[in-house]
Amino acid sequence: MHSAISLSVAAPFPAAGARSDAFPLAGGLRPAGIRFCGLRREALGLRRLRSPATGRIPPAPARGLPRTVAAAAAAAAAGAGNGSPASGFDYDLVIIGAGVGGHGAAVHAVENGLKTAIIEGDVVGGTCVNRGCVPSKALLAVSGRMRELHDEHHLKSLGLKVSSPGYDRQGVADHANNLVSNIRSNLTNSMKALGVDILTGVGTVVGTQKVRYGKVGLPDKEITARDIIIATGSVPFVPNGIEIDGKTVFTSDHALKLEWVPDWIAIVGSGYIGLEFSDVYTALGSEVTFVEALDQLMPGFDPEIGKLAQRILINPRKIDYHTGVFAKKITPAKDGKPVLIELIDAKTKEPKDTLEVDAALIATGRAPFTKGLGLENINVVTQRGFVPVDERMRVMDANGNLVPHLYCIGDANGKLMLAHAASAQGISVVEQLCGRDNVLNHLSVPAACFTHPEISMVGLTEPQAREKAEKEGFEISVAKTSFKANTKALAENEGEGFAKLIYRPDTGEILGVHILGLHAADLIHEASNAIALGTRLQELKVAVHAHPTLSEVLDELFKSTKLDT
Ligand SMILES: Cc1cc2nc3c(=O)[nH]c(=O)nc-3n(C[C@H](O)[C@H](O)[C@H](O)COP(=O)(O)OP(=O)(O)OC[C@H]3O[C@@H](n4cnc5c(N)ncnc54)[C@H](O)[C@@H]3O)c2cc1C
Ligand SMILES: NC(=O)c1ccc[n+]([C@@H]2O[C@H](COP(=O)([O-])OP(=O)(O)OC[C@H]3O[C@@H](n4cnc5c(N)ncnc54)[C@H](O)[C@@H]3O)[C@@H](O)[C@H]2O)c1
Repeated sequence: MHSAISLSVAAPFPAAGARSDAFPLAGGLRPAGIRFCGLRREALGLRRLRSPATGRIPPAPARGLPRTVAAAAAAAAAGAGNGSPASGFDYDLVIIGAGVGGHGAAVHAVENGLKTAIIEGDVVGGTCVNRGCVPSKALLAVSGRMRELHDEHHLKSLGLKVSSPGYDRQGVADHANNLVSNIRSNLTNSMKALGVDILTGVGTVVGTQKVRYGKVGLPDKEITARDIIIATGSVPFVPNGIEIDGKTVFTSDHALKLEWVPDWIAIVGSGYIGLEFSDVYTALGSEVTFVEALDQLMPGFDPEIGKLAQRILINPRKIDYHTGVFAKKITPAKDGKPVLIELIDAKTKEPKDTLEVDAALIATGRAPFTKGLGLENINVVTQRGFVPVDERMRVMDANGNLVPHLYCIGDANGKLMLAHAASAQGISVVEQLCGRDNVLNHLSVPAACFTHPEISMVGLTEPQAREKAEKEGFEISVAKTSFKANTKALAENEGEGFAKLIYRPDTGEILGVHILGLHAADLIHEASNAIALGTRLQELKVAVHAHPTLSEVLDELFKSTKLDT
């Protein structure tokens, strides 16, 4: 019987919430260095075991939720709760900022028996849920379908006929809004159910292991914690000279509400945000003009991928561009006049051109949000606003010394401005707090741009790998394949795609993988896990992939590598 098996497996784990029974010292005199972590991992529904506390089998993770939310829901169902704090403190862990980084850390901390509070000054979910990944992917889901429905050649080749597809702007905006509300309440409820104390107000570090928080007009409260994590994220960076009115000149914060679809929009900056919005706007009928300071569009990507992206994502669409120029001054539309953009040469600073457009989206990067955190109270000086940390996310003071018990994760430390990186850094910190040393290998963290088709990458670009090889004295090789060689891609009539693998032929180590093509964002994980786990190509070459699947794109790459041994 299933239940008998579940029970016999689950039985050895202590009951949820029974930490002090299992460890008599908990909440009392705890020997220095011992943390009551990792007691309830399996009992918390990470594996679907019967909960020893409730006798119930936790539900399968909810569909469509980030892992941490799903794990939290399962953990809550298993009867987990917030533990008791370390002796002498209000909490084991206080996290400032309830974005995805803070949430990931909070859930992992409670899973590991740490009494945890999270302080949020605005709404739970931070940038990713409210103004980033979530609403942008909802808009991109619409743009993908619009593209397909408008691609007569593609439809005809599949034998399909569709007449006059269109969209309802408010309906599209509602889809994004509803998704945000849904994910935000899932995120909030999961933390509440798990017993994380959600404290409302702006958090300030007032001293070692001490945080003050409060709402405007109300007296502040002070709490102590054995450890503190700063997870205060970032806000859009707007260069001087650009006037934001939120209507005709705006950042992604406004654009995601899709209050209107301009006929002609300039997008300043061709990074992730610029590129994803160009996909949305052109699918909804806008013409786009990119303004990019560097000499080529999409300067952050591997150059070969950048070139192909230009051929697939830019040239065939209603997009033109100015590269090597700064938007020096942007004036919003007013009194019947259009938005004015004054361009200067990025190198000589000479005036170049003036654009007149209906709207301008400013996508020139993000600035850390570290104001008001009270870092001066602990002698920490930010670097261009970012909180300086070491490889374990431990905060460093102005003299380069570690600040005891203080960590910073996510966008606020500027290591890698991605949602899953913020969350992974939070988990890494909690692992350390539990006495398990952990250094996140940032080269194993994948990234994806959710255009149609998608772009994904992990590890080094080819120029970065060549530079490293030269410095360290080893050879690199590059394997390449086209989606045209993949049966599933051809069945979907989506053969336009490319993947490359940069590796060391002497050791079989993967240095980087870059993919542009259908479902590239999902495909990258086989490579990122291989980098994280140190799996070599010798093993990957003989791994089996189902046929016909897109995963065979990577299989093809692995098999075509030429190794010395
Ligand atoms: C348009 C857009 C699309 C994106 N798409 C993706 C994507 O597809 N995939 C991806 O991986 N990343 C994406 N990102 C990036 C991702 O959103 C961020 O990397 C991620 O949100 C960073 O998480 P964080 O927890 O560090 O900070 P945030 O999510 O910014 O959260 C910080 C939280 O701290 C709160 N806070 C700040 N100061 C205080 C204080 N003193 N006291 C209390 N609370 C405070 C804030 O209110 C906020 O809720 C996107 C970003 C944007 C803008
Ligand atoms: N799919 C995703 O994972 C995703 C999606 C959106 C955003 N993000 C994250 O959000 C962060 C911010 O994204 P972003 O696209 O704003 O930044 P970005 O750093 O990716 O790109 C900014 C671009 O703007 C250009 N630029 C800067 N100042 C300029 C100026 N004055 N005139 C013209 N060009 C200028 C830069 O050269 C660069 O190409 C990124 O770090 C990214 O990690 C991730």
